[in-house]
Amino acid sequence: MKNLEVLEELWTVINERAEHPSPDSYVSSILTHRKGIDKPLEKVGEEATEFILAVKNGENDRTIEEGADLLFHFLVALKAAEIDIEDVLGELAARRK
Ligand SMILES: N=c1c2ncn([C@@H]3O[C@H](COP(=O)(O)OP(=O)(O)OP(=O)(O)O)[C@@H](O)[C@H]3O)c2ncn1[C@@H]1O[C@H](COP(=O)(O)O)[C@@H](O)[C@H]1O
Repeated sequence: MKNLEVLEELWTVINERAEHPSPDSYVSSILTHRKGIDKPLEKVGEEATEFILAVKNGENDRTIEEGADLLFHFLVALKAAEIDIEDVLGELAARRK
């Protein structure tokens, strides 16, 4: 899977934004939002719903876009919850049969 490394790059950027918030950064705006953890969780809920609707409507291009949004906001929410992606991947690895 040649694009898998983008997840690692994205996780690195999200961590950098958490450590050094910037006013121009969308990730920072989510991580420092006045609603706290509710903001990233709200985004995961929104994007999950949009993803479901795109699949149900048979809209392949939109499914790809919404899938990307969902993965992105999942990673941001994981960071906001102070969980390392490595632990989630470790859990998946442990489930391999
Ligand atoms: N993958 C993304 C990504 N996907 C979507 N978005 C941003 O999400 C915003 C639009 O989202 P929505 O329409 O769902 O949001 P909204 O309803 O307008 O407002 P909110 O609910 O988010 O407040 C736009 O500003 C997009 O730029 C993203 N912003 C950043 N990334 C990645 O995160 C990296 C760091 O980004 P910055 O933190 O902005 O530097 C980038 O290099 C990208 O790799």
